[in-house]
Order: sequence, then structure tokens, then C-alpha cells
Amino acid sequence: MARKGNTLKKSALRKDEFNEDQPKSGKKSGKKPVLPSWLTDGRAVKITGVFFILLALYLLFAFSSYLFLYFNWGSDDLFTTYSFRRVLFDTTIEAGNWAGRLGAALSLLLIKKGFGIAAYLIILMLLVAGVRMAVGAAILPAGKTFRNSLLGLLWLPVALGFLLQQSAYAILGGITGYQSARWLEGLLGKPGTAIFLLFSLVAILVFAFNMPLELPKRPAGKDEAEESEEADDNLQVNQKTGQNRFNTAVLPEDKYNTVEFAVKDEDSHPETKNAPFASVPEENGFEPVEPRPAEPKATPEIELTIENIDTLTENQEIRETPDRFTIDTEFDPTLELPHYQFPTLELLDDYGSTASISVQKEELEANKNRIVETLANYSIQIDKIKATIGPTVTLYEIIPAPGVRISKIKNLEDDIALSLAAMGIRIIAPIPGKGTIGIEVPNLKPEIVSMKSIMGNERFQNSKFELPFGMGKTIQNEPYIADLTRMPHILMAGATGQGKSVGLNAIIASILYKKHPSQVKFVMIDPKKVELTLFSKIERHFLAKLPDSEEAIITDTRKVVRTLNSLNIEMDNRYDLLKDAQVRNIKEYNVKFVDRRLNPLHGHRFLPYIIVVIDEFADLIMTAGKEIETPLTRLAQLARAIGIHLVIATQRPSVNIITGTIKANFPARIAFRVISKIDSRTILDTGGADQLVGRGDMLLSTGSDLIRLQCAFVDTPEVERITEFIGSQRAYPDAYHLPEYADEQDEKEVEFDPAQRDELFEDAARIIVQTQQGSTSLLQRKLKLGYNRAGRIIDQLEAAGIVGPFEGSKAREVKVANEMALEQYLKDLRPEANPNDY
Ligand SMILES: Nc1ncnc2c1ncn2[C@@H]1O[C@H](COP(=O)(O)OP(=O)(O)OP(=O)(O)O)[C@@H](O)[C@H]1O
Repeated sequence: MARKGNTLKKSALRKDEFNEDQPKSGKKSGKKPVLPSWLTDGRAVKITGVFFILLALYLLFAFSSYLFLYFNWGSDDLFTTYSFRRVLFDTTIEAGNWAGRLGAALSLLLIKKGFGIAAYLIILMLLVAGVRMAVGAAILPAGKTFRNSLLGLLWLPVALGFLLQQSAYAILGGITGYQSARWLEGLLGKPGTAIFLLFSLVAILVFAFNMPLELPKRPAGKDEAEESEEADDNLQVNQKTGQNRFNTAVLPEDKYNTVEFAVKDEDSHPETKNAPFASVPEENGFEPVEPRPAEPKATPEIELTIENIDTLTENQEIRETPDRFTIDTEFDPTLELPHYQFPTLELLDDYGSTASISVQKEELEANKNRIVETLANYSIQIDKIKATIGPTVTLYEIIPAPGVRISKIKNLEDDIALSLAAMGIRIIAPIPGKGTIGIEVPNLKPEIVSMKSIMGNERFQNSKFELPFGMGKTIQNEPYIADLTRMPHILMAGATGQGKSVGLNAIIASILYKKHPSQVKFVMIDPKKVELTLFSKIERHFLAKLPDSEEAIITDTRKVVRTLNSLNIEMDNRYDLLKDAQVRNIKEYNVKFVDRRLNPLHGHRFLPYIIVVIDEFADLIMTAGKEIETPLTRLAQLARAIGIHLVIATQRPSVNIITGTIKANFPARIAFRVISKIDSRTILDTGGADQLVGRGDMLLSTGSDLIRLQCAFVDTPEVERITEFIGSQRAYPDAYHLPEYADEQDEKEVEFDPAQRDELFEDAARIIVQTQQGSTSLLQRKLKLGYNRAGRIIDQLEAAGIVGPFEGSKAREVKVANEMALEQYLKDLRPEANPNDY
């Protein structure tokens, strides 16, 4: 929209409002300016500013000279003998002051008769105002300087007048100060005046500087002191040396292998030995070839080309990342742990050569022949087959002969799979965006994609994503690197032993390799109690927990409910901060905070990302149902903008676990091999996951795309080494604390009181002892109770010694062997049995 003339607000004092956008003439408004332009265009302001600066310098000379003369030669008091007017105009009077007669007169007025040395504050105010008006720069915040200087002009003369009244230095408080102090003394007495002055000093300091009032502390603990010293040292060291945070090796970008077969004749089947391979580099296991010239032949001869074979070598270069510290005044959250070293690639294992793509030409040929044969049986003619060899499967891309309908091939899906007789075949008809049909056939010798090859890849190392993670390799052998903030939550499913835990570890490890502990925190929920325990070593670096919780890896369902609710509070708090900062998301918020445009005194703080990892979600939903689902869904719906992301894994992808609401809020879903097509549909909304080969073979759905990946493999010893490496470094005093959340249950939980036990306590005890299963969900079912009440009863049973403590996904131990023993036990527990207790 075009800007209209003369619509900008004008102010005589604001330099920045007189900018280029200002209309050059008043033509459009048609009105004549009331004031001359030099008054309104900022020139007058500049001139006044320069005048103030020079006046400040003049007064500095005058005051200093006045005090110098006063203390060395007694005085330069012209006023005692001459009038102010005479001092100004009588040229016969000689002033000793360096600033002449006027300087002497002003000093006498402002220092001796006025405010004593507090008069220097007037110079300060003139300077601040002058510089601001002349060049638009702020040497000090103007408002605060004026306010504090005026308070100083009030307090300092009186205080000095009180303290120095009998000494030769009484002039430092000025006559005003001296007389005010006398008056106060008459009114309050000396002690009263001293108390008043002390009180007013404290009041001014609190008012002006928000001075904290606290009792003197014991000397700071060793850790704290060292930490802050180190922070300073580090800043210097790093500024000087430009030390880097990574010292890690980089692997070059992976190349992929594509093999092309061309079908020349559909009449018969090709002979493997005739396949036109050229010389074979031994280490690759197969060879680049030139396509053979198409010669008319009697057989359906197939031409094979292999494009673009490249051997990967490891650790080719050491990459240096940009300097960690810049010399400026930006807030740097990483200085909280300045010596933190990022994990190095040496902590990871290789799992054989990263280059070996071990599909042999015989295997390729055999598969190709079977595909051609099968299709020929159904009279489907094909023009060309192209094979792309991935780490686990090879994709045979078929270009049908003109006139062949894709739907025909699609209908033959099952037959083709059957005749290829291999597990893990997946047919993609057509490949989205191409007019070809894809048949994925598992390799006889699948390749393990090591985490090292992903982390060492340039794409990962140079990634500018907020929360980058390397999931594995695509069928083109390229690393798949994504940003968790864009996902923004991940739901992962797969039958037991198919690679979920490894997948979770790959995501967590990626982020540990890229992020400083101040930038990201994990909330780890592990009802199985085994998978995530390794990460407890990095509790004080990377984990977040409830303030009263001892364990940072959350295994108890009750605590999970509390933690998820607490995360909801954290989310609401963060939204308030974002609103106050007038930004839309955590990224903008942190940029503003780092630029020091948000005041920590108003509650602003650097916000780390929080990643909530849940291994075995089904267990939680089975035991706590809605209590888990409600806060979790709210997080999934709303937490993206404030930097909370969820990564959830489950063995059982059934519809009662992965409900519609949960699915709707998790657009990114990962499926490892599942048992049935129905499970595949539940997780991905399509089949395919039941056709995977297992061991990290996975499908990733991002809502629009479905990609087959081989998940990066990171083994337990590797995770141990990473956590050990991080855990052995200097840490925060504790894990990151989430806001307090107490549910009603916790309040009641404190102590078991037999008199207050639930009325179903005894029935519950009988059910548990009869079935010998200490399970909350059993009580829920049998007694038709909600989770809260069943949980409360099970706690009471634990306190009464009938069941043992919570053991994750396992049922609690039942400590009473049979019903007879229980009846006796219950009898003893009844209040009537122990009358003295009440
Ligand atoms: N990406 C991978 N590459 C190679 N092997 C893998 C990969 N992922 C998993 N495996 C193999 O499968 C085994 C089981 O994997 P994992 O523990 O991740 O399964 P899971 O799905 O978590 O099982 P559960 O649900 O029983 O915990 C691993 O010990 C490993 O041998």
C-alpha cells in the first residue's frame, strides 16, 4: 500500500523518527508547517545536545577547579563579597577558577550553596542527555540515570552534611546538605538521623537498583566458584584460540548404486552368465559396465548398467566447526558448562566397512530374471528394469512396455511376491511421482548401517536443523537426516525385537552429538525399566525430572501421570513467556533472549528444547488410560511452538493404544516390522510394515511421504560409551527441574492409615491373593474402578505388606501365600484388633 504524505508522528526530541520515510515536502498535506524546519527536523535537538555536552565539560572544569582551590587555598568565594551580577559583568574582578568568573560563580552556587559534590550528578545528566540528543547514542539508560541522579542529589548532600559537619570537608555536602542535616538532627536526634539516612539509602538502592536483600551467605561452594572461574577462563581461552566444539571425523557423502537392466525381447529368459558386466572391482562385489549396444537377438536379453559406484572411506578429514564463542555481548547459554566436550565419533563402532554393498551380481541377475519371468507369465511386457541397491533391500524399478496398465501389475502384487518367494518383498505400484513400478527385494546379506557412518556424514555435521537426528539410510544409500522440531512428534511401532529401542537410541544419540546440555533436555519414561536406564548417567547434563523425584528415568506409572501434567504446566508457563515476549515460537524467543532483549528479572530465561521419550507406551495406556492420554494429547496438540517434542514407541500398535486422537497429532510415524497388515494400517494407515525384513528395516511416514529406511544401528556398548563420556564431565548440580505438580493421590499417599483404608481394601486384597497377581489393572477390571482409586488401593496393599513395590511392567509380588493366611492378616489389620492404636 502506498504511504500517504505527512502521516508520520513527529517529536522534537526523537532523532530516529526523522528518517528517510519522512515526506520530503508538505505538498501533499497542503498545510504550511507551523514551525521552521530547522526546529522540527532534528537540527535544533542536535545543537542542544552538543551544547549540553560542552556545558558538562565546562562544569567539570569549574567544579574540579573550585574544589581544588578550596582545599588548597581556602576558597574562591566571590559571592561572599560580590553580587552574582557583579561577578558576571565586573571585569576588574579576577577569579582563580580555571573556568573563569562564571565557573567560579556556578560552582559556588551548585557546590557550596547547593549540593556539594553531588553537583557532579548534574554533569552526568547533562552528558547523558547531550550525547543522546547529539548523536542518538545512549551511554547510559537516560530515564534511570535521571531518576537515580535526582535521588542522589537529595540524599548525598544530607548524608555528607551529617557525617562531615564538624570536619574541614563539610563543603562536600554543600550548605543545603549541612542545613538539612541540622534540621533532621533537631527533629530526630543523631541516632534518629543516622537511622533515617540508613533507611533512605537502603530504600533508594532497592528502588533504583532492585538490590537483593539477603543475609550474608557462607562462602560459595567449590563447584560454583570453580564453575564461574572456568566460565571466564573459557571465554578468554576460546576467544583467543577459537577452540572448536567438535573434533570429529567426517565421512564423505554416500553415493548410491544404480543398476539398469533393459529388456530387449520378451520371448525367453536371460542367461545369467551372459549378463553384460564389465570388469569387477573386487572390493565392491560388483562392477560398473557399459550398456551393451542393443543388438537384435532371439532371447530376451537384459542389459545391465551400474551407475555411479563409489567406495566410501572412513574418517577422511577432520572437520572444524565454527568457533563456539563470539566476542560480543550476546547471551551464550553454553557458558553454563563452558568446558563441555561433545561426544566424538571414536565412541561409535564401525560394523564392517561402511562401503560394502554386498549384493552380488548373481543375486541381482537372479532376482531380475524371476521378476521378468513372473511378469511374462501374466503377459506383462517390460521395457527396462533398474535396480537400486540399498543397505537391506534392492529396489527393482520396472518400466512397463507402452500400453501396459499399472493397475494390472498392482493386481498381481501377491502373485509376484509369491513367485519371488522371499520375505520382505514390497511392491509399490506406481512409485509416487514416477510412472514406474517398484519391487523391493531383500538383499541376501543386509548391511548394517552404523551410527558412525550417519554421524560422520557431512550432511549431519553441517546440519543447521534445530534438533537434527540421523535415522538411517535410504534405499539410495543416502543418510536420512531430519529435524525433530518439524516432525514435530514421532510415533514408533514395531513387533518385539524389530529395532524400536535401537531406533530410539539413534534419535537420542544424534541429538546428544549435536546439542549442548543447555540447549536440550530429555524426559525419559521407561515403564519396562530396562531400555533407557543407560541414560541415567547423563541426568545432570541432559535430563529433566520432577523436583521431588529421585530417579531421572521415570518408570512408575503414577509418576508418569504427574510428569506429563507437570509438562503441561511447563508448556503453559512457556506460552506466557512467549506472549510477554511477543514472539510466536521458541526459536524466536531464544533469539530475542540471546540478544538480551528479554529481561530475566521479568521471569525470562533461555528455554531448552524438551524431548519426551516414552519406551513402551502400551504399558502406560493399559494401566492409566485417560490419565495418560489426556495430558499427552494436549502436549501433542500444543507443545510444538514452545519446544516440547514427543517420541513414543510401542510394541502393540492396536487401536485402543494408538487412538484416533493420538494418531491425529502424530503426523510422523515410524513402523518397524509388525505382525499383521492390520497393525501396519493402524500405525501407517497403509500396509507394508508387515512386509519388512526386521532388524531395523523400517517405513517412515511423514504424512505425505512413505520412505523405506534402514535404521542406523547403535548398540548398547556404544550408548554406554557416549553416556559415560558425557556423564564424566562437569555437570549442573541437578537435573533440569520441571514445575511442581501434585495430584490428589499424592497428598493422600503419605502414610497408610488402616483406619482410612478404602472400603474395597479387603475385597481387593482377596482378589490379589486369589489370583496371586499384584496388578492395578486387575483391580480396575474386577472391581470396576478407575485408575486413581485402584492405584490408591494397591498402594494401601503395599503399605499393609500384602503386595510388594511397583516393578514396572511386571505385576507386583504378592506377599501373602493363600486366602487363609490373608483372612488372618486382615483380621489383625482391622482397627478393632488394635484398640490401643486409636
Ligand atoms: N538398525 C539395526 N540394524 C541392525 N540390527 C538391528 C537394528 N535394530 C535392531 N537390530 C537387532 O535387533 C535386536 C533387537 O532390537 P531392539 O532391542 O531395538 O528391538 P525392540 O523392537 O526394541 O524390541 P523390544 O520391543 O522387545 O524391546 C538388536 O539387538 C539388534 O541385534
